[in-house]
Amino acid sequence: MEPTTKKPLAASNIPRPSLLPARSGVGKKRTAHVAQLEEEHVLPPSKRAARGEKTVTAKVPAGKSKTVAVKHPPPTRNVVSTRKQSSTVAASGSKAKTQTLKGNEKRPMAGKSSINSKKLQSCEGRMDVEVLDKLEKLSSRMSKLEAEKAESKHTDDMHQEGEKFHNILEQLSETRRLLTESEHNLELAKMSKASLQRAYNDAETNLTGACQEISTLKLNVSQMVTNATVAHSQLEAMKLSRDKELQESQCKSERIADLEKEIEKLRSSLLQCHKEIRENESTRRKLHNTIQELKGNIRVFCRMRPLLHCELNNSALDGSTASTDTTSICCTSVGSQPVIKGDRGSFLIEFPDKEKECRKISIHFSPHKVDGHTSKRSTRTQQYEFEFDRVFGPDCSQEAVFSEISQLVQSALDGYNVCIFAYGQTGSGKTYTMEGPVNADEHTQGMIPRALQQVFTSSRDLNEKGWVYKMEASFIEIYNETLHDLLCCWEKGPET
Ligand SMILES: Nc1ncnc2c1ncn2[C@@H]1O[C@H](COP(=O)(O)OP(=O)(O)OP(=O)(O)O)[C@@H](O)[C@H]1O
Repeated sequence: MEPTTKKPLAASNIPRPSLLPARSGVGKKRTAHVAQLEEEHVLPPSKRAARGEKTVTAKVPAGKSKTVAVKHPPPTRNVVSTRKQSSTVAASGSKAKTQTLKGNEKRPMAGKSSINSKKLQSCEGRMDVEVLDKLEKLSSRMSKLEAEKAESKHTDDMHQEGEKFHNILEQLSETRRLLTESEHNLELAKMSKASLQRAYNDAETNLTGACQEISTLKLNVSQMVTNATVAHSQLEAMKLSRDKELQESQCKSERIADLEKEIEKLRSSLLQCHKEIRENESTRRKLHNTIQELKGNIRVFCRMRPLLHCELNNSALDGSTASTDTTSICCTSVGSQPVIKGDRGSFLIEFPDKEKECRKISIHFSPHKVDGHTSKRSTRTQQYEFEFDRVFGPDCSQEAVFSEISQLVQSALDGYNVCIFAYGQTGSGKTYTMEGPVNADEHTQGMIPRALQQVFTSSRDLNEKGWVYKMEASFIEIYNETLHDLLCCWEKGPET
């Protein structure tokens, strides 16, 4: 067992307290004794002291060790009392020794032991004296040691207190270091807490926004759910409607199939009809041409225009006359019959077959008798009758005139050459008949626009029947026996 040594200080800068004096030589000596004693005994010295026991090991020459238990009094007892006690102990120890020695030997016979016992008693008396001397020396030495121990006890206590204080200072220094670290950690924790607080505030703001957004989204979702419900109901209704329409469509498909069969039949019959129509058309053309030929390839129509307002005003209203280059005439009417009065007599124009064929015109001329300065109606009337292919009176409309012209237009559409021209004196109504008045409408338009309408309308109808038409037009005027192309450029002047 090593002697007790001081532990080195953890912090060398910590001053040693003044309560810890340097170890004296006595203290070191005592410590060596105590250490030796503690090394020789099993129990620690403090416990043995508490029990009042002290164990001493003595070396014997034979190399054997003998252990003797010694009860010694406290250090304050005097030597006498110590010796008594030691004697008592030695006596008891002698008995114990004797018993121990006898324990290792054979027990002698009872009859032969009287001489031997005397020798033994004398020998034991010498050994007891020696032992007692040794014990007395040991006891005195123990007393000194106890005194030294008592003196060094206070120093040890102070040393222990110093060590405790040193340990406390070390703990305090460690605590300060830990406190500094804790403060540093606290600062870091505060900074972390501040950043966490900012993050928490940001997160809270974001959470508030997210909550608002969630509420908005919830409203939208509810609205969408409502819309979806409505759409679903509409979809269901549409499905029902679709199923119904599918059934109807199926019925219609069947009906369409039947109709297609009928259409196919009708197509074949239509083709047959078209064929018949073309044949009939050819027949009609031939018959129409025959009729036109029978009517005459050259036909002359006579149209008498009504009296103009100026001509009527010159008649019977004021008795005045209208002068011309050749004669002075006065126009009036008898019913619907125009009466033309001139210097030589009066003309009464009649239409004798007006209610039938309208082919005749009759002119009654009554010449005047020249008697001095007065003129009187002649009693002898001259009658002139003319017959045309058709006569149109003053009350005939443009439509009535075109009813005859249209047959010739149809001949032109059938492929025959047709020429229609107007002939008459100035102011007789050629332009009116052929073109119409200046502001013509559908009732008053003349023969040319009506013929063109018939040409294009009939060509469209006949196109559907398989006929193809190619149109060419020219506009020519005959003036003073000279041909003038009215569609030609007039900058070059009229060409012959
Ligand atoms: N059927 C009619 N009904 C009513 N007015 C007519 C009719 N025919 C001709 N007139 C009128 O008579 C006048 C002369 O007619 P128009 O100009 O057609 O004669 P014209 O023969 O063409 O003369 P010109 O040879 O000088 O050109 C015009 O004012 C016209 O409006």
